[in-house]
Amino acid sequence: MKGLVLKSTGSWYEVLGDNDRSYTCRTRGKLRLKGFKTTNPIAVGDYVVFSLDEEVEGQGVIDEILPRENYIIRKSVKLKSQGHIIASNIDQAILIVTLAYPRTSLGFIDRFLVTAESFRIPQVLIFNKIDLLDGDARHYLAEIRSLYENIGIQCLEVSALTETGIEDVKDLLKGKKSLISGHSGVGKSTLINKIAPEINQKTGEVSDYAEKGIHTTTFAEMFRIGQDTFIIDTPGIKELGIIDIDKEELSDYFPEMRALQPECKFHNCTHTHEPKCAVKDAVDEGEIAESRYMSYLSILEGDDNRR
Ligand SMILES: Nc1nc2c(ncn2[C@@H]2O[C@H](COP(=O)(O)OP(=O)(O)OP(=O)(O)O)[C@@H](O)[C@H]2O)c(=O)[nH]1
Ligand SMILES: [Zn+2]
Repeated sequence: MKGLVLKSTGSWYEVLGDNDRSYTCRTRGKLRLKGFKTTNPIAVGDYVVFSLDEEVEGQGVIDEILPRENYIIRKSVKLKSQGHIIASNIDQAILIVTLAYPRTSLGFIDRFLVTAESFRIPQVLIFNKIDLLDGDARHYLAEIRSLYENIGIQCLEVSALTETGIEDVKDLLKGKKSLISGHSGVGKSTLINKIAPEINQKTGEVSDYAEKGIHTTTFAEMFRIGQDTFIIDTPGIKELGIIDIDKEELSDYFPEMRALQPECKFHNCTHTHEPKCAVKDAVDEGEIAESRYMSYLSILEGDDNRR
Protein backbone atom coordinates (compact mmCIF):
# COMPACT_ATOMS: atom_id res chain seq x y z
CA MET A 1 0.00 0.00 0.00
CA LYS A 2 1.10 3.59 -0.56
CA GLY A 3 1.18 5.96 2.38
CA LEU A 4 2.41 9.26 3.78
CA VAL A 5 4.73 9.43 6.78
CA LEU A 6 3.16 11.69 9.41
CA LYS A 7 5.44 11.02 12.30
CA SER A 8 8.90 9.65 12.83
CA THR A 9 10.47 8.65 16.13
CA GLY A 10 13.59 7.16 14.63
CA SER A 11 12.48 3.63 15.41
CA TRP A 12 8.89 3.60 14.19
CA TYR A 13 6.77 5.69 11.89
CA GLU A 14 3.15 6.72 11.73
CA VAL A 15 2.00 6.23 8.16
CA LEU A 16 -1.31 7.42 6.74
CA GLY A 17 -2.34 4.80 4.21
CA ASP A 18 -4.12 5.38 0.92
CA ASN A 19 -7.17 3.92 2.60
CA ASP A 20 -7.20 6.85 5.07
CA ARG A 21 -6.16 4.67 7.96
CA SER A 22 -3.13 5.16 10.14
CA TYR A 23 -0.47 2.49 10.61
CA THR A 24 2.50 2.04 12.88
CA CYS A 25 5.35 0.97 10.65
CA ARG A 26 8.88 -0.23 11.03
CA THR A 27 11.53 -0.65 8.37
CA ARG A 28 13.07 -3.79 7.12
CA GLY A 29 16.86 -3.68 7.29
CA LYS A 30 18.64 -0.85 5.55
CA LEU A 31 16.41 1.45 3.60
CA ARG A 32 18.01 4.24 1.69
CA LEU A 33 17.25 6.59 -1.15
CA LYS A 34 20.05 6.51 -3.71
CA GLY A 35 22.69 9.17 -3.21
CA PHE A 36 21.56 10.02 0.30
CA LYS A 37 23.50 9.86 3.50
CA THR A 38 21.26 10.85 6.34
CA THR A 39 20.95 10.04 9.97
CA ASN A 40 17.28 9.32 9.33
CA PRO A 41 16.45 7.30 6.22
CA ILE A 42 12.74 8.13 6.38
CA ALA A 43 11.40 11.59 7.02
CA VAL A 44 8.05 13.17 7.75
CA GLY A 45 6.37 13.95 4.43
CA ASP A 46 7.87 10.95 2.65
CA TYR A 47 5.61 8.88 0.47
CA VAL A 48 6.33 5.23 1.09
CA VAL A 49 5.21 1.81 0.00
CA PHE A 50 4.50 -0.48 2.92
CA SER A 51 3.17 -3.98 3.56
CA LEU A 52 0.66 -4.79 6.23
CA ASP A 53 1.58 -7.05 9.07
CA GLU A 54 -0.50 -10.16 8.68
CA GLU A 55 -0.61 -10.88 12.38
CA VAL A 56 -0.95 -7.51 14.04
CA GLU A 57 -3.76 -5.19 13.02
CA GLY A 58 -2.63 -1.61 12.33
CA GLN A 59 1.03 -2.42 11.87
CA GLY A 60 3.20 -2.59 8.82
CA VAL A 61 6.66 -2.59 7.33
CA ILE A 62 8.01 0.10 5.02
CA ASP A 63 9.49 -1.43 1.87
CA GLU A 64 10.30 1.58 -0.23
CA ILE A 65 10.64 5.37 -0.11
CA LEU A 66 9.33 7.16 -3.18
CA PRO A 67 11.49 9.94 -4.66
CA ARG A 68 11.19 13.28 -2.85
CA GLU A 69 10.05 16.44 -4.54
CA ASN A 70 12.04 18.50 -2.05
CA TYR A 71 13.34 18.19 1.48
CA ILE A 72 14.69 20.26 4.29
CA ILE A 73 17.94 18.94 5.58
CA ARG A 74 20.04 20.03 8.49
CA LYS A 75 23.60 19.29 7.62
CA SER A 76 25.77 17.65 10.17
CA VAL A 77 28.35 20.02 11.67
CA LYS A 78 31.03 17.34 11.64
CA LEU A 79 30.30 15.56 8.40
CA LYS A 80 29.25 17.93 5.66
CA SER A 81 28.04 15.12 3.44
CA GLN A 82 25.64 13.91 6.10
CA GLY A 83 22.52 15.39 7.50
CA HIS A 84 19.18 15.00 9.15
CA ILE A 85 16.11 15.41 7.01
CA ILE A 86 13.55 17.47 8.86
CA ALA A 87 10.72 17.06 6.36
CA SER A 88 10.10 16.34 2.71
CA ASN A 89 7.58 17.05 -0.07
CA ILE A 90 6.63 20.44 1.37
CA ASP A 91 4.34 22.65 -0.74
CA GLN A 92 5.02 25.88 1.10
CA ALA A 93 7.04 27.30 3.97
CA ILE A 94 5.07 29.81 6.00
CA LEU A 95 6.71 32.27 8.36
CA ILE A 96 4.53 33.99 10.91
CA VAL A 97 5.84 37.46 11.48
CA THR A 98 4.97 40.32 13.81
CA LEU A 99 6.34 43.79 13.23
CA ALA A 100 5.73 44.61 16.88
CA TYR A 101 5.19 42.63 20.11
CA PRO A 102 7.66 41.05 19.36
CA ARG A 103 9.33 42.57 16.33
CA THR A 104 10.57 40.07 13.76
CA SER A 105 13.62 41.58 12.09
CA LEU A 106 13.84 41.83 8.34
CA GLY A 107 17.14 39.97 8.58
CA PHE A 108 15.39 37.00 10.14
CA ILE A 109 12.65 37.07 7.50
CA ASP A 110 15.25 37.13 4.73
CA ARG A 111 17.16 34.23 6.24
CA PHE A 112 14.00 32.19 6.36
CA LEU A 113 13.12 33.03 2.75
CA VAL A 114 16.62 32.28 1.47
CA THR A 115 16.71 28.96 3.28
CA ALA A 116 13.33 27.85 1.94
CA GLU A 117 14.31 29.07 -1.54
CA SER A 118 17.48 26.99 -1.40
CA PHE A 119 15.32 23.94 -0.70
CA ARG A 120 13.03 24.94 -3.60
CA ILE A 121 10.05 25.50 -1.34
CA PRO A 122 7.69 28.42 -2.09
CA GLN A 123 7.37 30.91 0.77
CA VAL A 124 4.52 32.81 2.37
CA LEU A 125 4.64 35.51 5.04
CA ILE A 126 1.77 35.84 7.47
CA PHE A 127 1.78 39.13 9.35
CA ASN A 128 -0.01 38.49 12.64
CA LYS A 129 -1.32 40.79 15.39
CA ILE A 130 -2.51 43.47 12.99
CA ASP A 131 -5.11 44.42 15.62
CA LEU A 132 -2.27 45.99 17.62
CA LEU A 133 -1.04 48.31 14.88
CA ASP A 134 -1.72 52.04 14.95
CA GLY A 135 -1.55 54.36 11.94
CA ASP A 136 2.22 54.59 11.68
CA ALA A 137 2.70 50.87 12.23
CA ARG A 138 0.11 50.06 9.58
CA HIS A 139 1.96 52.28 7.17
CA TYR A 140 5.18 50.44 7.93
CA LEU A 141 3.43 47.09 7.45
CA ALA A 142 2.14 48.18 4.03
CA GLU A 143 5.68 49.16 3.08
CA ILE A 144 7.19 45.85 4.19
CA ARG A 145 4.39 43.91 2.58
CA SER A 146 4.91 45.55 -0.79
CA LEU A 147 8.66 45.03 -0.50
CA TYR A 148 8.07 41.27 -0.29
CA GLU A 149 5.21 41.13 -2.76
CA ASN A 150 7.45 42.86 -5.28
CA ILE A 151 9.84 39.94 -5.14
CA GLY A 152 7.04 37.43 -5.56
CA ILE A 153 6.36 36.42 -1.96
CA GLN A 154 2.72 35.93 -1.05
CA CYS A 155 1.72 37.91 2.04
CA LEU A 156 -1.30 37.72 4.34
CA GLU A 157 -2.34 39.98 7.20
CA VAL A 158 -4.17 38.42 10.10
CA SER A 159 -5.09 38.71 13.71
CA ALA A 160 -5.24 35.36 15.42
CA LEU A 161 -6.87 37.13 18.35
CA THR A 162 -9.79 38.81 16.56
CA GLU A 163 -9.80 36.15 13.80
CA THR A 164 -9.40 38.72 11.04
CA GLY A 165 -8.03 36.97 7.96
CA ILE A 166 -8.34 33.46 9.43
CA GLU A 167 -10.39 32.26 6.45
CA ASP A 168 -7.59 33.38 4.11
CA VAL A 169 -5.16 31.27 6.09
CA LYS A 170 -7.47 28.26 5.82
CA ASP A 171 -7.68 28.77 2.06
CA LEU A 172 -3.91 29.06 1.87
CA LEU A 173 -3.43 25.73 3.63
CA LYS A 174 -6.14 23.77 1.83
CA GLY A 175 -4.91 20.73 -0.08
CA LYS A 176 -1.26 21.42 0.76
CA LYS A 177 1.53 20.35 3.05
CA SER A 178 2.72 23.45 4.82
CA LEU A 179 5.56 24.06 7.15
CA ILE A 180 4.72 26.72 9.72
CA SER A 181 7.44 28.59 11.52
CA GLY A 182 7.89 31.70 13.58
CA HIS A 183 9.67 33.18 16.58
CA SER A 184 8.39 32.50 20.02
CA GLY A 185 5.60 34.94 20.83
CA VAL A 186 4.43 35.76 17.30
CA GLY A 187 1.20 33.85 17.96
CA LYS A 188 1.86 30.63 16.13
CA SER A 189 0.06 28.47 18.70
CA THR A 190 -2.86 30.88 18.87
CA LEU A 191 -3.20 30.88 15.08
CA ILE A 192 -2.92 27.10 14.72
CA ASN A 193 -5.42 26.70 17.52
CA LYS A 194 -7.94 28.86 15.65
CA ILE A 195 -7.45 26.87 12.45
CA ALA A 196 -7.24 23.37 13.87
CA PRO A 197 -8.20 23.27 17.55
CA GLU A 198 -7.84 19.49 17.64
CA ILE A 199 -4.05 19.58 17.39
CA ASN A 200 -3.41 22.28 19.97
CA GLN A 201 -3.01 19.71 22.71
CA LYS A 202 -0.08 18.11 20.97
CA THR A 203 1.58 21.42 20.15
CA GLY A 204 1.45 22.25 23.85
CA GLU A 205 3.05 18.96 24.80
CA VAL A 206 6.02 19.65 22.57
CA SER A 207 6.82 22.99 24.15
CA ASP A 208 6.33 21.65 27.69
CA TYR A 209 8.76 18.93 26.92
CA ALA A 210 11.30 21.38 25.53
CA GLU A 211 10.88 23.72 28.47
CA LYS A 212 11.79 21.03 30.93
CA GLY A 213 15.18 20.93 29.28
CA ILE A 214 14.94 17.28 28.29
CA HIS A 215 17.05 16.52 25.28
CA THR A 216 14.68 16.62 22.37
CA THR A 217 15.67 15.11 19.09
CA THR A 218 14.26 17.13 16.28
CA PHE A 219 11.75 14.81 14.75
CA ALA A 220 9.05 16.73 13.03
CA GLU A 221 5.42 15.77 13.07
CA MET A 222 2.88 16.37 10.38
CA PHE A 223 -0.72 17.00 11.43
CA ARG A 224 -3.67 16.36 9.22
CA ILE A 225 -6.11 19.23 9.47
CA GLY A 226 -8.40 18.38 6.56
CA GLN A 227 -8.64 16.40 3.35
CA ASP A 228 -5.14 16.37 1.82
CA THR A 229 -4.25 19.21 4.15
CA PHE A 230 -1.30 18.93 6.52
CA ILE A 231 0.81 21.22 8.62
CA ILE A 232 4.22 20.64 10.09
CA ASP A 233 5.28 22.22 13.25
CA THR A 234 8.59 21.04 14.56
CA PRO A 235 10.69 21.86 17.59
CA GLY A 236 13.74 22.12 15.34
CA ILE A 237 12.26 24.31 12.69
CA LYS A 238 13.31 27.54 14.35
CA GLU A 239 16.70 26.60 13.08
CA LEU A 240 15.44 27.01 9.56
CA GLY A 241 16.93 30.48 10.02
CA ILE A 242 20.41 29.01 9.84
CA ILE A 243 21.63 28.37 6.40
CA ASP A 244 24.48 26.49 4.89
CA ILE A 245 24.85 27.87 1.41
CA ASP A 246 28.01 28.43 -0.60
CA LYS A 247 28.88 32.10 -0.93
CA GLU A 248 28.92 31.95 -4.73
CA GLU A 249 25.41 30.54 -4.70
CA LEU A 250 23.84 32.88 -2.19
CA SER A 251 22.46 35.46 -4.62
CA ASP A 252 20.69 32.66 -6.52
CA TYR A 253 18.32 32.50 -3.57
CA PHE A 254 17.48 36.21 -3.65
CA PRO A 255 15.08 36.20 -6.64
CA GLU A 256 15.60 39.89 -7.40
CA MET A 257 19.38 39.43 -7.46
CA ARG A 258 19.24 36.20 -9.40
CA ALA A 259 17.38 38.07 -12.14
CA LEU A 260 20.17 40.65 -12.46
CA GLN A 261 23.16 38.35 -12.17
CA PRO A 262 23.57 37.92 -15.97
CA GLU A 263 24.00 41.69 -16.26
CA CYS A 264 26.96 41.82 -13.88
CA LYS A 265 30.32 42.18 -15.63
CA PHE A 266 31.74 39.10 -13.91
CA HIS A 267 29.79 35.89 -14.12
CA ASN A 268 30.90 34.96 -10.62
CA CYS A 269 30.20 38.43 -9.21
CA THR A 270 29.57 38.42 -5.44
CA HIS A 271 27.95 41.89 -5.71
CA THR A 272 30.28 43.32 -3.11
CA HIS A 273 33.44 44.97 -4.47
CA GLU A 274 33.24 44.17 -8.19
CA PRO A 275 32.95 46.95 -10.81
CA LYS A 276 29.96 47.09 -13.17
CA CYS A 277 27.75 45.13 -10.79
CA ALA A 278 24.09 45.20 -11.82
CA VAL A 279 22.97 44.28 -8.32
CA LYS A 280 24.81 47.16 -6.62
CA ASP A 281 23.48 49.53 -9.30
CA ALA A 282 19.94 48.32 -8.62
CA VAL A 283 20.42 48.91 -4.89
CA ASP A 284 21.68 52.45 -5.62
CA GLU A 285 18.69 53.12 -7.81
CA GLY A 286 16.27 51.78 -5.23
CA GLU A 287 15.16 48.86 -7.37
CA ILE A 288 16.48 46.38 -4.87
CA ALA A 289 15.51 47.12 -1.27
CA GLU A 290 18.38 48.26 0.91
CA SER A 291 17.28 45.87 3.66
CA ARG A 292 17.46 42.91 1.29
CA TYR A 293 20.97 43.84 0.22
CA MET A 294 21.99 44.28 3.87
CA SER A 295 20.63 40.80 4.63
CA TYR A 296 22.56 39.45 1.67
CA LEU A 297 25.81 40.98 2.93
CA SER A 298 25.24 39.82 6.46
CA ILE A 299 24.57 36.22 5.40
CA LEU A 300 27.59 36.39 3.11
CA GLU A 301 29.74 37.47 6.05
CA GLY A 302 28.44 34.48 7.94
CA ASP A 303 26.74 36.35 10.77
CA ASP A 304 24.69 33.83 12.64
CA ASN A 305 21.92 36.31 13.25
CA ARG A 306 18.95 34.24 14.24
CA ARG A 307 16.67 37.03 15.32
N1 LIG B 1 -3.17 41.26 20.16
C1 LIG B 1 -2.91 40.06 19.68
N2 LIG B 1 -2.30 39.17 20.46
C2 LIG B 1 -2.05 37.96 19.94
C3 LIG B 1 -2.41 37.61 18.62
N3 LIG B 1 -2.01 36.34 18.40
C4 LIG B 1 -1.43 35.92 19.53
N4 LIG B 1 -1.46 36.88 20.47
C5 LIG B 1 -0.91 36.82 21.84
O1 LIG B 1 0.51 36.72 21.75
C6 LIG B 1 1.03 35.91 22.80
C7 LIG B 1 1.88 34.79 22.22
O2 LIG B 1 1.04 33.92 21.48
P1 LIG B 1 1.37 32.37 21.28
O3 LIG B 1 0.34 31.83 20.39
O4 LIG B 1 1.62 31.72 22.58
O5 LIG B 1 2.77 32.53 20.51
P2 LIG B 1 3.71 31.43 19.90
O6 LIG B 1 4.25 32.00 18.67
O7 LIG B 1 3.04 30.12 19.80
O8 LIG B 1 4.87 31.37 20.95
P3 LIG B 1 5.53 30.11 21.65
O9 LIG B 1 4.41 29.33 22.29
O10 LIG B 1 6.48 30.68 22.62
O11 LIG B 1 6.20 29.37 20.54
C8 LIG B 1 -0.19 35.41 23.58
O12 LIG B 1 -0.37 36.24 24.69
C9 LIG B 1 -1.33 35.58 22.59
O13 LIG B 1 -2.57 35.77 23.22
C10 LIG B 1 -3.05 38.59 17.81
O14 LIG B 1 -3.39 38.41 16.64
N5 LIG B 1 -3.26 39.80 18.38
ZN1 LIG C 1 27.13 41.79 -9.25
